[in-house]
Amino acid sequence: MNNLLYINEETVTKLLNWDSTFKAIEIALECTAKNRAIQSPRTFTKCPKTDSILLTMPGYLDNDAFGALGCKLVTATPNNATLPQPLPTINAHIMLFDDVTGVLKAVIAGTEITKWRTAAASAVATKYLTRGKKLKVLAILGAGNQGHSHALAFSHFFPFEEIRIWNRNKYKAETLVRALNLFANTGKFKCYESNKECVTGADVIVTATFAAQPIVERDWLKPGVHINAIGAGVNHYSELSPDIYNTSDVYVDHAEGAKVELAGLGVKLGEIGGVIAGDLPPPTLNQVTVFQSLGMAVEDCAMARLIYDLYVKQCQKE
Ligand SMILES: NC(=O)C1=CN([C@@H]2O[C@H](COP(=O)(O)OP(=O)(O)OC[C@H]3O[C@@H](n4cnc5c(N)ncnc54)[C@H](O)[C@@H]3O)[C@@H](O)[C@H]2O)C=CC1
Ligand SMILES: O=C([O-])C1=[NH+]CCC1
Repeated sequence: MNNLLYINEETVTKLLNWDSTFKAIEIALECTAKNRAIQSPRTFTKCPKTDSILLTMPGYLDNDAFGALGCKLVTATPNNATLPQPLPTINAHIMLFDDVTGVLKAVIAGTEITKWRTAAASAVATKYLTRGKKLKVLAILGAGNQGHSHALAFSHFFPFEEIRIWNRNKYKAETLVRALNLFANTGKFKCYESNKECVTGADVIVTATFAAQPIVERDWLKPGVHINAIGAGVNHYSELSPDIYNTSDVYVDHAEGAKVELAGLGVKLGEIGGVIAGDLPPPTLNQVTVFQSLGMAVEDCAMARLIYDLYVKQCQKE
């Protein structure tokens, strides 16, 4: 008998909520630092026909509420944004397995999950790395899918008075700002014309682009600013200028993955889960901090378990 479930993007989107996503990701990050997660560095397969890269991300998370055995398959295809009918540049599915029998239980659409879990990881890092700091201004560089999900997550979790958005194509930032202000019935989302002006004076910065050259410089930063650098595909640390890394406390989601993917960075890296678990001290108030997000498999395992459980519960009610 085959009980394999397929949970599509529409259903996933209806089931997602910020508070459960935050909890799932906080646990995934903490379990990673506590050796209750198994995830080898992921593989990258570059498709010679296009600019598409396929990432395979297998993992196992040991946790009662969010534990799961799974594997995300995700492609990054920056050219999709330029198609006559643009498609998302990040497309994903997650395979969820029974962790006793190894049988595949569900294939879960993972594009929305990737948007939400990545923004939640930045929110978790921001919560633990900005304790005691006043958070008034957020600057988001990049008005794509991640820029959007970060704007929603950060306005849900933090009391920012102003949320600035910059995009290299200004029209995209303007459109996003208009939609966000309408959605939240507010005027706190603001469009910025230059990346320098956008980050100047900000308390928290998010970079969510494919920029292969720095879009944030060290001397633009306020003392004590926290940066979530989440973008740039395979060039994971190209959005920030090198002297930002050299003069900041830098944290990652997954130290083993960072050994491979951030090999060229040459700075000491802490794991954010260590701060969550209380094994690493939080930064001092004037210290600039960077959360260099790679994205990790057990975040997707935790999210697959969350969505699977919610879906099964919903089906039992109907
Ligand atoms: N750390 C993580 O877990 C994850 C990271 N990502 C990364 O986040 C980044 C953004 O992803 P999405 O928002 O889904 O993509 P998207 O295509 O929806 O948005 C990307 C934005 O970056 C801008 N952009 C592209 N090239 C640029 C450049 N050279 N300079 C400045 N801006 C540029 C585009 O105008 C667009 O608004 C990508 O690098 C992606 O690989 C995506 C998912 C998870
Ligand atoms: O973790 C993830 O899903 C990704 N990281 C970079 C591109 C997609």
